[in-house]
Amino acid sequence: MSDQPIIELKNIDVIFKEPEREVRAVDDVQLSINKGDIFGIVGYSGAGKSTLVRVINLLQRPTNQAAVVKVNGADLLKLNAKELRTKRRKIGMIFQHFNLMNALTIADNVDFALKKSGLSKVERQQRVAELLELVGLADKSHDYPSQLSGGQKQRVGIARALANRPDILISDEATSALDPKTTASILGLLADLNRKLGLTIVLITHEMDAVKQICNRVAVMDAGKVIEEGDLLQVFSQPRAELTKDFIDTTTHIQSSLAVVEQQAIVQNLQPGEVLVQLGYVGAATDQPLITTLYKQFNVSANILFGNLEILQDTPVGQLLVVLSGTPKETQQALRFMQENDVQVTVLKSGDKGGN
Ligand SMILES: Nc1ncnc2c1ncn2[C@@H]1O[C@H](COP(=O)(O)OP(=O)(O)OP(=O)(O)O)[C@@H](O)[C@H]1O
Repeated sequence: MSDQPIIELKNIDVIFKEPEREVRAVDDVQLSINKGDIFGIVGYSGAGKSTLVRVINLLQRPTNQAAVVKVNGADLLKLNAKELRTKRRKIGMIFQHFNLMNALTIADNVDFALKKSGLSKVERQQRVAELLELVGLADKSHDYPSQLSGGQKQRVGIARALANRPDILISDEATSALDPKTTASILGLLADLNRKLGLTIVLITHEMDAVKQICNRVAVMDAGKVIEEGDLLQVFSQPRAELTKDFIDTTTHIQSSLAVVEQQAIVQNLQPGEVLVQLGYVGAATDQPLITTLYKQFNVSANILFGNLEILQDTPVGQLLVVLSGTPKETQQALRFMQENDVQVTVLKSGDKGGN
């Protein structure tokens, strides 16, 4: 990661004109991705993610005049066809359905990407062997795609995408057809390549789980627009848009658990001095010391009804649904104490007269 942008998209519109209607697939998008980022772009089907990333290598041209597409400092829209071909080679792509050639061996599938590389036959063989080693398939070079599992096929896709030593790898739903364990191993490989090669990765997905596992930045797309963008930790711990909250809930289950928690007798019968709160914290604070402190310092007990703890970018991020019990005064003091100590506190229901 660095502060140096490697991809800069400005004022990007893509409008598809069909006989009956116009589809605004990308709508005034601004996006800056830094060298070494693993940048997640998350959104539901049809949000415009694929169209937007195809703009990065101009497989899809923006349809407006004001658009700027800069990669590694070069304004791609100003290049001629030959210059653009050279630049494109430095942007690798992997796909959901692998796009391998079934009649070719694994080695030949990877070699295919080196056809225009200018390397000799021997150099190409060496490079293919190196690439297959890198993705953990050194022993499969003579196999055919049909002999491989989905995860292995995607590893071939990754080897092929890296053949020309790209600076950027675009992953378009590359793990969407894989089971969770294989997904985790492919994401692990991508994170490894990011570290080892300094590769910038743009990861398109509809799965927040995938973003959570490896991305350091994330953008959320809806109806062609980027509706939220930021550091993973920030977006995860303080999402603004409702859609972002929905995506995060697919992995934390906090909002969806709330309905069940609210049915519990303790929540239904809150007494004065009792509150149902949602607590969120990032970093140093962890649930145990927090809850012990509430008791020791304020005589307020905490009953955890649901919790989710993640380690994101080596940082603990917690969300808890808790009933706090004390006298009304003690409970208020405990709430204030937590707010002063960077815990996000949302009172969801109160047993006090006039409370929620
Ligand atoms: N070549 C095209 N012609 C017309 N409409 C298109 C074309 N490509 C995409 N679209 C439309 O543009 C919108 C965005 O599609 P896009 O594939 O970029 O979304 P996405 O977020 O990547 O979704 P998915 O994961 O389903 O591909 C959709 O409404 C889609 O139907």
